[in-house]
Amino acid sequence: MRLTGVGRRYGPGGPWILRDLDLDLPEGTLLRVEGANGSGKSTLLRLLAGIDAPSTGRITGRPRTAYVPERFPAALPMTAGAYLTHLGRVHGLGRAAASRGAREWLERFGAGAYAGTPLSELSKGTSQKVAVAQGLMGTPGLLVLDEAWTGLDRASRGVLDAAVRERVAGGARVVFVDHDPGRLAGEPCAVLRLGNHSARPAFEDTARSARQPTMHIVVEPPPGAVLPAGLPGAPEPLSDGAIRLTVARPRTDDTLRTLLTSSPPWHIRSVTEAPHP
Ligand SMILES: Nc1ncnc2c1ncn2[C@@H]1O[C@H](COP(=O)(O)OP(=O)(O)OP(=O)(O)O)[C@@H](O)[C@H]1O
Repeated sequence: MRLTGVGRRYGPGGPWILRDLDLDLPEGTLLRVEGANGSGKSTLLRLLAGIDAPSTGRITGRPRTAYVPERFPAALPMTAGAYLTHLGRVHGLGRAAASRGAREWLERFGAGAYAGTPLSELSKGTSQKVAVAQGLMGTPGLLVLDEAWTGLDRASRGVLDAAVRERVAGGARVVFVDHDPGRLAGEPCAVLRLGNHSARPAFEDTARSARQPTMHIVVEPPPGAVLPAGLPGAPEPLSDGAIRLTVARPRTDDTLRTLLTSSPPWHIRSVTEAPHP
């Protein structure tokens, strides 16, 4: 996977948050992204996960991607176990393996008792365990972790550390942001330090004109199919078995083409502009 000349700014007149970024992410890379508040760490992670697109430059060779965002959208009307099973299917597991994986990850995180609990009723800590577990279902080639350790108890942080080591040893790329400088110390880890941008307009000033629209694509999987590799991250299962992808508008056509030309083709139920966050 490679980033070539990647830049992102929110709107034509907005300041560059990232600029001229060239980055190679060969298999087995562990990359820590550092930088002051507002330096663009989450922006970069969203670009890597494919839920936002660069204003300039290209990202090529993205493998199947899992993304643990800073904030977990816990509003889906399903239980923790059903949610993880759905995501396991999305990430390429068969039905039995997905349901076994869901159970095993919840147990490893000490949350086995919550498999039958609706997502909306989980405590903050347990929600975070589910958010992390969804990124670990299946074996994505790129795992993007935005402060994924925050809110986990000590034992669960250790479980995530071990999972990251295992994935990297298995050839996956893992890119993470974490406030603890000692996170994954001892691992061979590349570090990308993002620069400080001063005199940047406040978020509210730029957000109105600047937001790059994102689209919701709702697709219905053909029986037994898994999402084609390389699609943007953050697929969300809906309660009726369909899957919602959130993609930056410039990536919509590519994503639809990939889905429609895969064999068997996926049924596209709807393509709509995502509501502004
Ligand atoms: N959707 C958006 N619209 C406009 N500006 C945005 C948007 N998202 C981020 N920004 C701007 O980009 C800057 C970088 O934000 P980002 O969240 O990527 O930084 P960060 O390094 O992850 O910060 P933190 O450490 O505080 O989480 C912010 O200061 C904000 O001004």
